Amino acid sequence: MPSLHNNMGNPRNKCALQPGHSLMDWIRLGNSGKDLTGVGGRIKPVSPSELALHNSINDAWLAIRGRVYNITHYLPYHPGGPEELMRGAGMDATELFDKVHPWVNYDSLLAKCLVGPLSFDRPDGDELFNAPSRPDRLREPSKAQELVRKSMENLANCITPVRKKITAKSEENVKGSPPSKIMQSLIQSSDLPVSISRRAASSPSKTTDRSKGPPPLRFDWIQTSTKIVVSIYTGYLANPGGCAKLLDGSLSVEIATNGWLRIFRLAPEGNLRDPLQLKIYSESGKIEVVAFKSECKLWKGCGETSFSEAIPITTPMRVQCRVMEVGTISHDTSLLTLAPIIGPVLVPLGHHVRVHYKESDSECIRSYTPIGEGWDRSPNDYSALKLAVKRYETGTLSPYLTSLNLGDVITLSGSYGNFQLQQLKSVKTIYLIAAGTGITPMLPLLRFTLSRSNPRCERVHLIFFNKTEEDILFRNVFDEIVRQDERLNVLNVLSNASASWKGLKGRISMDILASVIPKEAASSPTLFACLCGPTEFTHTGMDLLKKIGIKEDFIHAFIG
Ligand code: HEM
Repeated sequence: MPSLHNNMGNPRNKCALQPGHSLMDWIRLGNSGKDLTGVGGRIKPVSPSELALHNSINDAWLAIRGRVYNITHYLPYHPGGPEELMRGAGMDATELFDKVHPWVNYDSLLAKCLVGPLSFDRPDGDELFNAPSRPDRLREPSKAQELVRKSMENLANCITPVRKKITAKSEENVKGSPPSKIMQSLIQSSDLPVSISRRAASSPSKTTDRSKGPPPLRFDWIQTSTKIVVSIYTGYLANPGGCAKLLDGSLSVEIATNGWLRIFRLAPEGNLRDPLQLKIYSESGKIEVVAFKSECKLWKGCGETSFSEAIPITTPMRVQCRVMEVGTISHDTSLLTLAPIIGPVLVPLGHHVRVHYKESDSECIRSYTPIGEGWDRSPNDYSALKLAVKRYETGTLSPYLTSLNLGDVITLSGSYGNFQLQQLKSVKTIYLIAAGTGITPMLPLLRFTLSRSNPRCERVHLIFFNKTEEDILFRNVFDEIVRQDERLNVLNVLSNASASWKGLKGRISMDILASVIPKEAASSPTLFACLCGPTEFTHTGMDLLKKIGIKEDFIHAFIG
């Protein structure tokens, strides 16, 4: 059969699917218990050479963003036709996939077809995976299975895999267009809750001075019968901040990028209810707002939408937050989980907030960097701000913060900081150098760097200075990441180590830094270093890094 692509001269031609091969049929097949992985469902790393072997119509695998999927069973269900899908067989098809339809929710669609991670630098990945010296890897399937479970949950919720690229620009408020044919047939044939994909285009209405204003924002939305998800695209590494709230029944999303504020408003077709969820995809700059419907029902459209003019931000916002949890991270450090009362708040990566505390007539203010997700045991809640607070017995604020009770309310302002995510645009090796609670801005950065796909980060070095072993915050989480991802290298250095400590001892010094930063690589534009800790530590670190040969533009010092 000739390729649709070549035949029509159009890379985006949809193909008529055979009866019994609708999206809903595919979901049913996925839920039928049939093994769609072809390898018994056991997650295993796949080397590029192994991937290349699976390139025939009866045995086809492809990789997207580092995950290998068996697409054999999906071929007849692919709306673009099997031949088109086969163009990606046996290879890393990320680029091809993104060229045609980057909005397609492939990870949900192919959740049951996941073979395992693509192991670039481990041709013998399979051996390593089974190596007796790394027994933890054998337990990993539970993690991978969790991933599969989550993706399938998305499918079960029927979050639509279909999202359209937004190209049109309009000064007008825009309403969604009718559901696509695939979606219409899905709605008619289905007895399950169904979602409709709609797209809308936008640009900021009338920016006062376009030459000075920020680039336009785009958005789209999808729905299930219980919720709508609005995605706002701020741009690659734009590192936005902001908040989402429900105001008189309308959804309002404030988006701060590079000193400009814009407000997205949605007067929804039906009623929405709190709590909202807000999530950021830092690399793409996508902000995702999840809003639950008051009534379980599909809407014809999302409602009326608009973007405000871009206005320069002059004052950081102040928000009241309710204490959700006060947990313990170490013998002297607590983790304060806060929920902003207005609705979820987004702090840009590498930025901090200030906690305000009024005692009699004076106000005490301290800076804290939210640590982001995945550092404590509580489930991911993208709407909470988590602050690591070290208790100083004679301090003013920390004894107060660490003795707060559930439901108490405190005031935060923010965000503050001059860290630009764009600085990391071409970075492949990063040095995160921290002392004590100076680790906090490094945590979200570490997760971000390891999860990046473009360019893929090659190495993250964490050099962590503390007094004693007990002071090393999040040590078990670092150990866990190191077990899963060999790109992370952690070097703990103690200034007051016990006799049993086998690691490095001392304070920040040329010897220690030079042992991990090769002088000949120091001036590479793909290398970057971040520093955070007490002022003296940061200044010393800065001087040493420059002496090693790292240029100032490639060093960022976090100073609260
Ligand atoms: C990497 C090789 C791939 C190529 C060359 C390819 C090509 C195409 C083409 C030409 C279309 C029709 C364009 C349109 O009108 O929308 C299409 C649609 C579609 N493809 Fe693929 N595809 C690939 C991989 C995948 C994968 C891995 C999935 C997900 C499991 C997928 C899911 C879809 C879906 C859901 C549509 C309908 C999209 C829409 O209506 O917006 N494709 N594909």
